[in-house]
Amino acid sequence: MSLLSPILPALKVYYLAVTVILSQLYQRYRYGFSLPAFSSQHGNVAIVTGGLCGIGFSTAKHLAKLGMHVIIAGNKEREGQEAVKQIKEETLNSKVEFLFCDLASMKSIRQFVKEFKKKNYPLHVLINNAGIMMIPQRKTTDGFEEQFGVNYLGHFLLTNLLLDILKQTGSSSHNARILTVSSGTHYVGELNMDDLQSRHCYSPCGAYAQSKLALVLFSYQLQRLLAAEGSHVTANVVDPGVVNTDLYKHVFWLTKLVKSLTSWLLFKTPDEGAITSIYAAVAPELEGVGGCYLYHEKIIKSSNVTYDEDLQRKLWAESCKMVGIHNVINKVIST
Ligand SMILES: NC(=O)c1ccc[n+]([C@@H]2O[C@H](COP(=O)([O-])OP(=O)(O)OC[C@H]3O[C@@H](n4cnc5c(N)ncnc54)[C@H](O)[C@@H]3O)[C@@H](O)[C@H]2O)c1
Repeated sequence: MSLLSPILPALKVYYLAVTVILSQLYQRYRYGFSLPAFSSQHGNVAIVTGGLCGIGFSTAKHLAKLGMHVIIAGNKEREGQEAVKQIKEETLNSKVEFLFCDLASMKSIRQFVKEFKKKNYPLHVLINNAGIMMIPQRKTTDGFEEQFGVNYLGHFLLTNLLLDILKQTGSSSHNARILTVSSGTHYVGELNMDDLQSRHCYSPCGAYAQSKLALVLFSYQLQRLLAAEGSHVTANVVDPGVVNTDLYKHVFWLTKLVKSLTSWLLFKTPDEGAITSIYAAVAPELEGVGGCYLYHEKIIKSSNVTYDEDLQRKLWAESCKMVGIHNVINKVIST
C-alpha cells in the first residue's frame, strides 16, 4: 500500500465530478431538464428506498402524482411519516405509505420484506435509490464496510427477497421493473474482489465508487438471470447526475463550501435529479428493455469493466455468501 492509495480514488472522483458538472451545465443551457408527460400509473405499486428525502423523495412524489401506490422504504420513521404526509398533501394520492427498512441491517431488510408481503400487494417497480457517500470508515450491524453494505449489499438482498413478487406481478405486456441508482463515480471505481470491505486500505471516495460499480455489475447480472428464466421483469441502472442533496454532508469542508456557493448553478435540483429514475420507472419505450445504463433519459455505455460477465458472476456468488442466500445463477445461466 503506497501513500497515494487512499488519495488516488479521491482525485479520480473529484476529476469525474468536474467533468459531469460541466456536461450537466451544457445540458441545462442547451436543452434544459424536463420531465416528459406520462400516462396514469393508477393500480401500479412501487417501492422507493430512501424516498424520504433528496432524489428518492422527488421520485416517490412524481410517481404518486402519476397515481401509483408508493411505499417509501427508509431508516428514519419520523422523517418517513413526514414525507408521506407531504406527498399525500401535494399529490392528493392517499396511497402513499412508509415502511421501516434499515439497509445497514440484514435483519431489518428481511423484516421489511415480511411486512410488505403481509400486505399482499403486487410490485410493479422497485427503485433501489437509498445511499450514503464518502463517510468515515464504519461498519453496518452485520459488520460490512458501511458504503458497500448499505449501497450495494442491502439492495442486493432486498432485490433478491422481492424477486418472487416482481416475477408474479410482471406480464408479457407489462414487465415489472427494477431500477438501481448508481452514479458516474462507478466509471472511476475499482472492485477489489480480495478486499470488498476495504479492510486493507480505506478511502471514503474509493469505497463509494466501489459500491456504485458493484450496483452496475449486479444489475447486469440480474438482467441476464431474469432474461434466461424468461421472466417478465427487467433490471436497469440509473445515473442521476450531480444533484443538490444531503448526500454531500460527509464531504471535505472546502467541497461543502464550494457546493454551497455554486450549487444553484452547477447542481441539479432533487426534482431534476429524479427525472431519469421516473423515466426508467414508467417510460413506455422501455417496456421489456433491461440491462441498460440510463443518463439524461438516454441509454449510454457504462464503464468497460461492468460488462465483464465473469466479474459479474464472481461478485454475485460472493454477495450471496455475504448475505446468506442461495446462489441460483449456475442453475439458470449456463456458464
Ligand atoms: N446527489 C447526487 O449528486 C448523486 C449523484 C449520483 C448518485 N446519487 C445517488 O442517488 C441516490 C439518492 O441520493 P440523494 O442524493 O438523494 O441523497 P440523500 O442523502 O438526500 O438521500 C439518501 C437516502 O438514503 C437513505 N438512507 C441512507 N442510509 C440508509 C439506510 N441505512 N437504510 C435505508 N435508507 C438509507 C436516507 O435516509 C435518504 O432517504 C443515492 O444512491 C446516491 O448514491 C446521488
